[in-house]
Order: sequence, then structure tokens, then C-alpha cells
Amino acid sequence: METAGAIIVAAGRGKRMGTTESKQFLPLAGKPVLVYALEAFERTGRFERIVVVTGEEDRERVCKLAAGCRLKTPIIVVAGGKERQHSVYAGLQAVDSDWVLVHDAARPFIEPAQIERCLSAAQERQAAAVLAVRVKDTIKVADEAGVITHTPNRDTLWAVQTPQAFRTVELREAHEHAAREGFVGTDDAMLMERAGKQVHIVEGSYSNIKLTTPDDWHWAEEHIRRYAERDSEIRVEENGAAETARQRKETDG
Ligand SMILES: Nc1ccn([C@@H]2O[C@H](COP(=O)(O)OP(=O)(O)OP(=O)(O)O)[C@@H](O)[C@H]2O)c(=O)n1
Ligand SMILES: C[C@](O)(CO)[C@H](O)COP(=O)(O)O
Repeated sequence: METAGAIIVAAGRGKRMGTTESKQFLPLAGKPVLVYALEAFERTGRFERIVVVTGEEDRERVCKLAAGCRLKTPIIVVAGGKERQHSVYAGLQAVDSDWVLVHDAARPFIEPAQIERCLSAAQERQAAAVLAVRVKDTIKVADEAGVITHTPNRDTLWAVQTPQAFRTVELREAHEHAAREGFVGTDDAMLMERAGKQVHIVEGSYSNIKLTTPDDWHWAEEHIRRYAERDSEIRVEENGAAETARQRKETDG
């Protein structure tokens, strides 16, 4: 049985969010953003270790946060780097599983089933696999003057997300290859592509957004509120059904 580890990158400063506190530590419905991803990975039961990459100054509080979650999966906390890519590479030093899933702490709505689908797809194909959603808008490519140069065929376009699953040795090699060439990319799949490796798409969900700007934060709060409402409606319905069943039992004797 091949093993899997996870890296959750949480060393960004969240400049585009514009808050003093980094977004991964902000409370969303009372729970720090980072905790959502930790709990989702834990719930799969598929990972022998979760490595959280954070700022050197935040290591202690991440250790405390993780301890407070009382997870069964061992958590390792390491310091990240200047760019996301450097943080992932730092996390990779603490992973010795056959497979590794890299996830953004800033994507709190990842669901355990999606994590499992991504890992299973990679293991079945014996190749990298990443979650992505189909692009809904028509995308234009423009030059520096803002003049459209062409319109790619939308059927070929995907908005990539995390988690992204890789054979650990291959991802490490791809990072080292990129570092040698002085290339810094915005996701890990890009580094694999440059190293000539196949990366498969696994259809994800539009709700697995990355909290990047204040608009995303407002969307996230609303999304959680709608879920809480839906859950309490389900509970009311379930309680109602249970009560009806009890009354029927009493009447029937
Ligand atoms: N040096 C960095 C930069 C980013 N990240 C992480 O990578 C994920 C995706 O990055 P992004 O949304 O760009 O986060 P920030 O870099 O924090 O945001 P910004 O670019 O607005 O500063 C986040 O979970 C972030 O914490 C990281 O671990 N190390
Ligand atoms: C990895 C990623 O979340 C995939 O969508 C994204 O590329 C991160 O990019 P950012 O520039 O750090 O926001």
C-alpha cells in the first residue's frame, strides 16, 4: 500500500486581502481559516502526516492551533519561504511518503471527498493529478496596451485549484529543476509541466475558492451562513420526522 502525506501552505502574508492579520489565521464563523483545511485532511484518514508550512514567527501559534484540534494525524510545522513555491519546497523536506498532496490554507472549503478523489486519481494513473473547474467566462488574451490578441477555445480552459497530488520524488525533482532555472511559478503543476511530466485534471467544485480579496471573504461568510441554515433546516426536518414516528408508535400502541 502506497503512503501519502499532505502539505498545507500557510506562510503567505495575504497582501491582497489587506488585513493586518494574515488571512489563514482570521476567524471564519469563529474558526481560524487554516483549521478548516486541517480538519478536512484529517477526516479522510488517508494521510500519515500533515506538514503545515508557516512564517517562522507563526510556528508556535500554529503548533498550539493544531494541538487544539486534537487530530489523530501527526502534524509537523515548518517555516516557509518568500514565495509560495519556496514554502512548498520547505514542506517537501518534511515528507517521506510515496505521494504528497499540496493544499493552500487559504482554501477552507475543500471537502474530504475531493481530497480523496484527487489522491485516488493520482494513484490510479500513477501520475500527478490536480483539482480544477471549467472556466465559465470567455477568456481573452490581450497585449500590454490592452488590445485583445486572441480568444482561446473555452473547452480547453480550466481554473486550477488545490489540492494537487504528486509522487513526492517527482515533485521534489520538479522543484529543483525550476530552482536551477530560476523559475518561480504560481502552482506546483506548472513545475511538473516544465519538467515534462503529465498532470491530470480532476473536476473539482466551484465552492473550493481561494480567499484572496475582501470580496472572497464576504462570499465565504455568506456561504457558511447558507450552509448553517440548510443544516438547521435538515435538523428541524429530521427532528420533525422522529417526532411523527414516535407519536405514530404511541398511537399504534
Ligand atoms: N510565501 C508564501 C506565499 C503564499 N503561501 C501560501 O500559499 C497559499 C496561496 O497563496 P495566496 O493566496 O497568494 O496567499 P498570500 O501569498 O498570502 O496572498 P497575497 O499574494 O495576496 O499576499 C496561501 O495559503 C498562502 O499562505 C505560502 O505558504 N508562502
Ligand atoms: C496554487 C493556486 O491556488 C492554484 O490556483 C494558485 O496558483 C496560487 O496562486 P497565488 O498567486 O499564490 O494566488
